[in-house]
Amino acid sequence: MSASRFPVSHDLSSLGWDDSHAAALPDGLIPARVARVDRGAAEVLCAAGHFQAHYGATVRRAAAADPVALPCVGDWAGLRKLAEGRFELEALLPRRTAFVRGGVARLSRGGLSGDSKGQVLAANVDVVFVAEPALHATDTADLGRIERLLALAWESGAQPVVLVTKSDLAGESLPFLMGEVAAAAPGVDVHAISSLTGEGVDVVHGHLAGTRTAVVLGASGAGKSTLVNALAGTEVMETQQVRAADGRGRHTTVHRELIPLGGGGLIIDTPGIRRIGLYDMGEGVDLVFSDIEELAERCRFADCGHDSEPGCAVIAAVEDGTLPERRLESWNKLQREALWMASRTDARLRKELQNRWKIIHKEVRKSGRNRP
Ligand SMILES: Nc1nc2c(ncn2[C@@H]2O[C@H](COP(=O)(O)OP(=O)(O)OP(=O)(O)O)[C@@H](O)[C@H]2O)c(=O)[nH]1
Ligand SMILES: [Zn+2]
Repeated sequence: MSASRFPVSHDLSSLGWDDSHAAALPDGLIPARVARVDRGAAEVLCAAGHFQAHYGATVRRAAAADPVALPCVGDWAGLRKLAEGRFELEALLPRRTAFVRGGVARLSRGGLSGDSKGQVLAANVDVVFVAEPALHATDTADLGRIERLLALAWESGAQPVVLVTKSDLAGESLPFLMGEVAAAAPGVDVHAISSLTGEGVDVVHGHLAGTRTAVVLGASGAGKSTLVNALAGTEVMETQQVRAADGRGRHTTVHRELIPLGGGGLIIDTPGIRRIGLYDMGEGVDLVFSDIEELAERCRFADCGHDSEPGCAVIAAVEDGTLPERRLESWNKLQREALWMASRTDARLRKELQNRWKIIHKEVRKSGRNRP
């Protein structure tokens, strides 16, 4: 095995192990956390060190039936040591949270429900940092992007936290901006941070206390790598400046995907998580727009679309200025996207949407014919 940044052995609790994980571990197996996966094998961290473990027959069979059962970074697993000294990954422990791409997975008490065909990008993430720069090129923070990433974060089951990064660039407009961001993220902690001045970095550390595991979501250039380096207290990630300055190669030792941080806690950073867009976030959208959901309870019609229906409490709130119009537009857009994403994986829903389009097209044609 190549040189590793991980120490030779691990205190399991520093990797996030706790009593309820212990209770779920099948007898006779060795507890380990998946740091990275390759085809058919995982790099795992356990009390005895850092190993490669191939998947046992049970894991292979389960994964063939449903890819959600494939081990992924962040998973807790049970290993068996084979006679020849190799390790085999025998069992996955139930996931507390999961980022799933392209499937209709639901977290239930026992872990993920088994009826999905999605791919799990990361498991057992406790905190999702949504990073949005106070200033990005010449634009200020994009509230719509924050809402979109929050929907995804809620959907994973983890706790979202919004970080307005590069706060040093905002100047006097920061308090106003923070107010706007807070209004786009009801029920979510919002912090201004600067990896440059160190402002707010301790608050981020605080969210990781008790060895919690986090992911950082955000657009390219949001400052994710710089933040992870600030949290680790060392250069674990290659940042844009490094990439621009001398191209590839300097930080090639940086390839682990589960990153233990100097001050405690862990970060999961994978290309899949970096590229994650908008998947399966139906319920997540409801949580991001809890203010609209609350207003909607006072609409005259239970199925109000908050468009032009009489007695719509949401429109009324836009009109009296309590709900920003931008937010209603954003809700509309994300609702449509979520429905479309769900329809890609749900044949019945797809059929229903197609039928709806057929009816609309027919009506359009009819009204065209009827025109004098
Ligand atoms: N002024 C200021 N600049 C920052 C701060 N954090 C990051 N930057 C700069 O922003 C640029 C992008 O930072 P990265 O950390 O590489 O951004 P990233 O989100 O990891 O980007 P990708 O790897 O493309 O996803 C770099 O030039 C950083 O030096 C900050 O707190 N303040
Ligand atoms: Zn309404």
